[in-house]
Amino acid sequence: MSKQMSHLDNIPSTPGKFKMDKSPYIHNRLRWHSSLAKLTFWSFMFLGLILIFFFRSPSSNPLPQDPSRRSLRTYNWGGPAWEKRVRSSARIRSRNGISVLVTGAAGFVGTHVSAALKRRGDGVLGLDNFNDYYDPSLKRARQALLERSGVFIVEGDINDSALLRKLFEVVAFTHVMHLAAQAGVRYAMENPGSYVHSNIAGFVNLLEVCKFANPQPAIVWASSSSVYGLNTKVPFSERDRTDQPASLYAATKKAGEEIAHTYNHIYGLSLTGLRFFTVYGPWGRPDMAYFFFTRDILKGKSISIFEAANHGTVARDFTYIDDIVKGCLAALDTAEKSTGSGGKKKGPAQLRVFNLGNTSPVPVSDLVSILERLLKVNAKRNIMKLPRNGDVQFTHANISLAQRELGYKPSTDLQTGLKKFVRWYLSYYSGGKKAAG
Ligand SMILES: O=C(O)[C@H]1O[C@H](OP(=O)(O)OP(=O)(O)OC[C@H]2O[C@@H](n3ccc(=O)[nH]c3=O)[C@H](O)[C@@H]2O)[C@H](O)[C@@H](O)[C@H]1O
Repeated sequence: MSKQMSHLDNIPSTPGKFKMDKSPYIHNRLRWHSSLAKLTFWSFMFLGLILIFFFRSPSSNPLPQDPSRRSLRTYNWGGPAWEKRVRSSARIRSRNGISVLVTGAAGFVGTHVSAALKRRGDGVLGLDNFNDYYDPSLKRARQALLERSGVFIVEGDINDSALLRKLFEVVAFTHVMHLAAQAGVRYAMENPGSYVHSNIAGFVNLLEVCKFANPQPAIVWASSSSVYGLNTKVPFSERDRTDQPASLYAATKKAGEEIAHTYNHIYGLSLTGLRFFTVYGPWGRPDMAYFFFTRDILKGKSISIFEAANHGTVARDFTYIDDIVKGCLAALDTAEKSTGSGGKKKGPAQLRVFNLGNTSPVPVSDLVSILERLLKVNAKRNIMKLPRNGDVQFTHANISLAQRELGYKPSTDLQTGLKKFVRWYLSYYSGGKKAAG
């Protein structure tokens, strides 16, 4: 080995400069050749091992926290008892009722929409992957709530075609309320892959299954106010440009709108996108500012309040959950049937986009003042420059289209809505039984 090493040490790094004739080892050429062959062989072996390790190792994934991994977890579904629960949950119990598959049913909006549909006698089946983007125990609590009103949530991922096909085999859903998504504008910098996985790949997968369903369902789905991105003209109207998103989240929602256009155009799927404006309320999302401000104010922790350049106000058109639910139900009720069958379009189908906002933007600092009054605790305010991580300075919805076509008329101001949220928050997390995550 030491001899071979001395040979190797003498191999020039640039083979072209290697003058064989002058080599003092010329008489050892044969031995040298065999060493070189061995070296080449082992080098290839070594390289191969590194490549195998690289492609199989989880840490080699450029998106280390990709929740698609979470959804690769196997879910138990199928079997006669499971099918019976699916059928029973989706059974229509009122005249002219509809049967709706609600994706993201254990989510904030999903839970409220599912409960409202069930209350009026529609058939509702939930689907959710219960991922851990935020505290899954809150999702489980929402699931328990729905369970009590007769809504079964199937555990599974919208990327699972076999599961989706099975659901459509068991139930002829008239509608899909598609709310499963990776939400949050700032988290997109941390985990971009999860947005592509849920908001693009998952949406396409769902549409692929819907296009083959017989009958094809009408689909209503959650887009976002964030598609207006860096627009400065207010209020935001559906006719405005949506080509300058400020976050990957916004870009995936915008992509969703284009994908919806394609599936409507090629396959005759009836598609309605709803641009939600910062939805808040009881059972809300702990990753949203009003929610974690409440938690941190109560804990005496300081909160960061963003402001734009030159002390510019950052404001949101905060929209209360009950108003959003009314908008969702109206969108389902006015959705026309899809026109295709067997994956083929038979005629033009409905394609719509609506703003669902509140039409009165409130500065974030005012939101904090309202919370202080309701919680009877002063916030420790830390004013910060609006970070360049996806946030836009303000949102403001023009809702005249939704008003005209859906009869949408939001009626809850931020003060009233936050009062309801705080009441829920205090009772849900009462006595420190549960820690707000
Ligand atoms: O309408 C939407 O489509 C989106 O609405 C929501 O996004 P946003 O409007 O950004 O809500 P949210 O994070 O609660 O921040 C609220 C305000 O607090 C400010 N904000 C935030 C954090 C902080 O630490 N400080 C702060 O001032 C912040 O600058 C902002 O002005 C949903 O999360 C998103 O999933 C999507 O549905």
